[in-house]
Amino acid sequence: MECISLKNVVKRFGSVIALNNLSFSIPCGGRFALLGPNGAGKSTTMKILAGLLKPDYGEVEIMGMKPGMKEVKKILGYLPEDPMPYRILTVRENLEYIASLRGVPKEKVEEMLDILDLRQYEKIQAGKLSRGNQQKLSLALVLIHNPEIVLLDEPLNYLDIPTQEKVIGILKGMKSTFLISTHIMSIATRLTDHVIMISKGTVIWQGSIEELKALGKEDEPIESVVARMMDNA
Ligand SMILES: Nc1ncnc2c1ncn2[C@@H]1O[C@H](COP(=O)(O)OP(=O)(O)OP(=O)(O)O)[C@@H](O)[C@H]1O
Repeated sequence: MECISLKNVVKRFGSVIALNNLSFSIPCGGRFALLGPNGAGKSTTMKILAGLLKPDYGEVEIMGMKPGMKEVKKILGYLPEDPMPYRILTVRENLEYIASLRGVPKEKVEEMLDILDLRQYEKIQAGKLSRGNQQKLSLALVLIHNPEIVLLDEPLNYLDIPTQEKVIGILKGMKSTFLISTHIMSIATRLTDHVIMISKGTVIWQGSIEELKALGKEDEPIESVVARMMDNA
């Protein structure tokens, strides 16, 4: 079964065509990376899937439902490129607020404080946290209800290396369907096994990470393969 599907999606911002007949699908349980050069349309795609933007044309479905529906919100975890928790609430209050909205037990708050090493900041207002700790809290807020569909836009931005490893471990341990937008190939290769590569709002290549590696010459780094594909698009 397909858990994420876009068919012939077009999105314009004035005269800019951000998405130009974009079509792809992700089977339930799939782990996919969304790659593309700057301005390719990755964040726009994520926002459409999260129900924040409406496409001008085309069909978008999440588990057979329209993005933005209440049933979809329940099963979705979306981390935007520039996430911002509630600045005036403390770390704990942010987690308790979202836990209560999501209807998850309070124990989940304790679990998120522990697994992301946030307990030491629990009484600090989110607006006073460092950028990396804000990112950690944002990830905790996105994952607190163990979402079936996880959309992450540059999830490891600002995180120090030990935290990156921790987050990779947490995400790897989840059975959800993943779409992760990133410019960092090691994130794609460690967290996903398939790639959708877009440029100018349309898919230019899709396949497994193994197939992508196989396109390179002997010992060619995967970054070099991807750069060539994007340059030639
Ligand atoms: N709110 C907006 N208003 C006007 N143009 C926009 C808006 N959002 C995106 N665009 C344009 O749509 C195109 C796709 O942008 P998008 O942010 O989706 O790209 P991206 O692949 O996420 O880029 P990056 O890797 O640089 O973050 C770009 O040309 C961008 O300038």
